[in-house]
Amino acid sequence: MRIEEENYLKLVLKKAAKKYAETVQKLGDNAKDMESMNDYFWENYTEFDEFGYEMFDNKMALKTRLTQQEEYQRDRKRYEKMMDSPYFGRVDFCYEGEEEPEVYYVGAGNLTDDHGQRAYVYDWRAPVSGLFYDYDKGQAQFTAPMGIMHGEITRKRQYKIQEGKLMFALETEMNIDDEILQQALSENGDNRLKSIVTTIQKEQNSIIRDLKHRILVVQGCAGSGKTSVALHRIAYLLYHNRESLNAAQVLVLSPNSIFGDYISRILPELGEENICEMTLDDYAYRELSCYGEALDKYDELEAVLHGKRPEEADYKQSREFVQELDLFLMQQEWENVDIQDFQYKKIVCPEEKISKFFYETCCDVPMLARMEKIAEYLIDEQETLQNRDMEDEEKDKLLEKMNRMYVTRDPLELYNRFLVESGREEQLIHGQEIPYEDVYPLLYLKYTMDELPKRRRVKHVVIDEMQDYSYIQYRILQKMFDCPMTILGDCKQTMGEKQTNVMKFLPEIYGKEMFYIDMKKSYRSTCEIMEFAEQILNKDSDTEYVDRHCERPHIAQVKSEEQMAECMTEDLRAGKVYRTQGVLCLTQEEADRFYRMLEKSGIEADLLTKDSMKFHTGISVMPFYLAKGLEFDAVYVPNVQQYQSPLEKQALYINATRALHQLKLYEI
Ligand SMILES: Nc1ncnc2c1ncn2[C@@H]1O[C@H](COP(=O)(O)OP(=O)(O)OP(=O)(O)O)[C@@H](O)[C@H]1O
Repeated sequence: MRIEEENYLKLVLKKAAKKYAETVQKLGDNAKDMESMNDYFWENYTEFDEFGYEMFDNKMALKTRLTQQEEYQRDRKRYEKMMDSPYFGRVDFCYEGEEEPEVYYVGAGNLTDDHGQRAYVYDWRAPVSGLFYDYDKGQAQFTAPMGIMHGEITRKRQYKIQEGKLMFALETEMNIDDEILQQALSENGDNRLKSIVTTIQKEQNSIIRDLKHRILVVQGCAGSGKTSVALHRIAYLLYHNRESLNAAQVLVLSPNSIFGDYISRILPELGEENICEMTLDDYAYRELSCYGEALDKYDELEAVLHGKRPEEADYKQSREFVQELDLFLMQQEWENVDIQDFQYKKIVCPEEKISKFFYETCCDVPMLARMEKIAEYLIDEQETLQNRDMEDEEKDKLLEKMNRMYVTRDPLELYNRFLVESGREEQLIHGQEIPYEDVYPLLYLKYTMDELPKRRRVKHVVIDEMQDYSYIQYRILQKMFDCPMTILGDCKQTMGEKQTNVMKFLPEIYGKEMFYIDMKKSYRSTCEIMEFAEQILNKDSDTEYVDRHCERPHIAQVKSEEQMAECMTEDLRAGKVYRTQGVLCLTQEEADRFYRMLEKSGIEADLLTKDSMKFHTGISVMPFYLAKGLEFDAVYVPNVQQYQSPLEKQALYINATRALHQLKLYEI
């Protein structure tokens, strides 16, 4: 087997090197062509035709070349990687009715001969590559463009190829579990999440390749690979829908900027461009910036952790509160308008006609957009009558007069009216900080009252940490995006007093379009760490672990915080072998304190706050809520005695499950 495999590797490496050289050549030629096109443009542009046709043609030609150049650059990177490690798996598949099996090598990208007749390596996202992830030896099938292909897998192999050398080739009976997975998981982590193409598991593969469901909701225990799966799914969708989907059209809603940085490597590693990433809070602040600054969820969380819980914070995000708001908005259809006979120059429209338009013809249009619709109708009528277009300035004046029939068009004023009418005393004031609990109700009111342009540019949305979004936020997201979504999270990692089960309200919002999957196997941490973490929540758990072990998490007893910092200093020094170590605290204040103490004892660390943008290797100190989604080779948690309330226990669970190989805790 070894010689056969070595020979095939040699052949593939030769082909990859040839492709690489050709691509470098093409890149150079194309660059030269672009240069001469540029020269031609500057030498001749004064003589181009007056209508701009030649100018346009020139620009288009240059744009095409630029796109081609980007493509060549991507290809070059791909072939370069292939010269290092061209594939990682092989399946021999005997099609039904055939005698000899076809051999398929699976790698991070395609490698074909010049005419595309022979494929030396198949991209992991190709239909046939599904066989590698989904089946053991024996009967199998895959969906090809011409239909379902039945047959039998007669052989399956896994490889490790590094710097063009075959490190090992393994004949596997079983699915990709066991040795290679174990080895991948026991490696030290990094400051960026990495690609898992070589060891994608069957249940993960079914999520990555799901094309049937518009709204895919994945509940998965800590470390089950949700974020990894979501990003591989995007790579898969980009590969299969090249014509209709590009990376700029995919949006990831992430919990914070550090997380955005943490996930930024996977897609480029898979040969795709990076996607847009932002937090919903950032979006909301931008939308409400005309009213002033707003507090964010971390401000609110810190207040809760310091025992200063805003009384109605949770209620104002709930279904019941949305119902209150909806009822108020319905009443405003009468109370917020004063419909009268209308006249603008020669255009007249009696009150009854406007009322009929407002309450019958346009009843499906959001309230604040209705007068505009009526104005459009009147303008249309006038233009037909006079057989000429109305000036834009005139149109604006007419609309402005029409809009005067609203009592107010300002969402903040209406929201304040709602607060008063519903017996609440507080009011929001223009220019003053908006409390976090009012940010989304105000945005909901704004989006319900006025027409909201759907973000058609966004064609797929990924929502990570789904449990941290409230009912009202999902209702807003539904109004904002009309595209497929992948929604992932873990109810045990809720940043609130109660665990959020989004399944209590998502079916109501998305109906039959939604499909729910539960991932129960955890890959990140060792069995000892996961068992310890599960005990924190005192709940029956059906989580399965990969059979990987480490020392039992140890709780060191100390007399004071100073002694705790001393102990931690020693542990951090002993943990130098690790690439990432995290000191994970309950609050920012505690993180600041420990950072200072560690600094004093000569430990070099990064202190992360909610405004941090980057996550580095080495030692990081941060509150638990910023560590969400991240992972560290070793985790140290000070003051475990303070984790008592349900929220604090969930915080400790989050901290504990960030650890890959070692978890240490300290208690006074
Ligand atoms: N099939 C796999 N092969 C190798 N590693 C995997 C696999 N699945 C997950 N992992 C690893 O497990 C770790 C956890 O993955 P990921 O962060 O995607 O999980 P998660 O479910 O989003 O975690 P959490 O909810 O706890 O933040 C990562 O290091 C990832 O590389």
